[in-house]
Amino acid sequence: MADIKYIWNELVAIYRDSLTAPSFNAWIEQATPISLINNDLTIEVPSALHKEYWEKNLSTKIVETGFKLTGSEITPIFTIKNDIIEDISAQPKMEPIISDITKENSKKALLNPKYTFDTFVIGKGNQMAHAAALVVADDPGSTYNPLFFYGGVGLGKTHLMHAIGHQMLINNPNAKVKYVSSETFANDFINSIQNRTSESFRQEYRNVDLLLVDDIQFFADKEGTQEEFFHTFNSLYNDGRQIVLTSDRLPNEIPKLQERLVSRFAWGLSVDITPPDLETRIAILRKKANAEHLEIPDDTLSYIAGQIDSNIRELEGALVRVQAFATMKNEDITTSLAADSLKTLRSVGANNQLSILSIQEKVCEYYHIQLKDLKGKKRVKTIVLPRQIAMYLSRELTDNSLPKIGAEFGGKDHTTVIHSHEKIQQLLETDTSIQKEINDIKNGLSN
Ligand SMILES: Nc1ncnc2c1ncn2[C@@H]1O[C@H](COP(=O)(O)OP(=O)(O)OP(=O)(O)O)[C@@H](O)[C@H]1O
Repeated sequence: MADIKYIWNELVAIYRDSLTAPSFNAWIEQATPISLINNDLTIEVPSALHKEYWEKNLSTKIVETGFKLTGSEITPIFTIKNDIIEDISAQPKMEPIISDITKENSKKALLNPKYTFDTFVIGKGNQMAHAAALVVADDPGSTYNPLFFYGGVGLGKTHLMHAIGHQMLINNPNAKVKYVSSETFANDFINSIQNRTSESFRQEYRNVDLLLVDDIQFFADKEGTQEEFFHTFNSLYNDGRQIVLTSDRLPNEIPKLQERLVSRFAWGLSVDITPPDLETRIAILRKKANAEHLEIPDDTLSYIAGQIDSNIRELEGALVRVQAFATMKNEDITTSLAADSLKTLRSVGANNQLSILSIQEKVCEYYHIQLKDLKGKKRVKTIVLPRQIAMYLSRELTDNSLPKIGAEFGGKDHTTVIHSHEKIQQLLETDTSIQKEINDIKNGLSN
């Protein structure tokens, strides 16, 4: 009777030798053998994307190796698991060997050297995005084109995007990779018109193997830029070049994004990244602490991870604060020191009461509308909802009276504020996109 453990260990050894470190971490480390019954080997994987990848690319090895080891035909069966990943911290720390030319080209492509697959912690909220990123890095331009990451602030979209760039350069040091924010794309385009350098603009953007454009929600109001991006997209896509995009929301939720762009973005794969669970947050902090050679007890890491739950940038910021506090006091990092340093921070926050204006500005920025419209009388849906949300947040997050809030919204009656507050409260009970939007705005306000 063949032993499942034995077969799996042999397989793992083979995959470890034949796959790159990020691939091994993404596919093999995330899979668990469950049973071997009548030569059916059942393997649990985290998502449909993992299942598809295993079936397409990795299962032949199982059949081959299974036959070698047992003399019978083993059939792999993949099931998708729903529970949380166990022991994330056990992800192996295999450092890829990176050549000088790859490093040089990563720099040229404006990729952040810290944002690699190796430094990325895989957790429940990002494992599908991570797997898709890896597929695209290893096989650009074919499987998921474009690849579209969306999700809240500070959850690792940019990190993954850069990791794709680095990995592609590791696989092919001469690949042309270009990373830009949507603002840079827009500015480059406007400058090219002003300076009559449209041809070199096109050369620069259409001659790449991988184009990474970050935060495309900022294309919202820019008609001309969208037009140009449409042509850039078509040219790259038709040549089989890979495009990766990020945004804080799905393409069809970006206001004023041209329908033809929305439909093109849907040709590939859109994956969301959701806030990390506690285990993932602890694993991220541990990884960061190790990278900085910081001695921090496990219970202290758990404490910090318990304090900040929705934004990894803030989580990293908390660790930096704790570290700075320890240096200032010349003490070791302990849970009580961490609590002290984060408490100081919170009380500073409490004194800095949010103003109605800062809420209004954040809401305008988020929905790409003008402050005068938010405070005005227009009754179109694209303005009314943000106005109601801004009123709701002013009531929830500040101590201002209803008449004062009404006054700050162009002299509206306090009953309008009450009505808006109730309306949004009702929507929040059932409407998940409103829940997300309000969360994102709140996160933006606390940054
Ligand atoms: N899974 C992860 N493992 C390790 N670090 C992470 C992970 N996710 C995010 N980070 C870190 O958190 C910080 C914020 O991530 P990033 O800038 O990629 O977020 P984002 O989703 O692009 O945010 P924004 O919407 O503001 O552009 C970065 O320093 C990044 O390295």
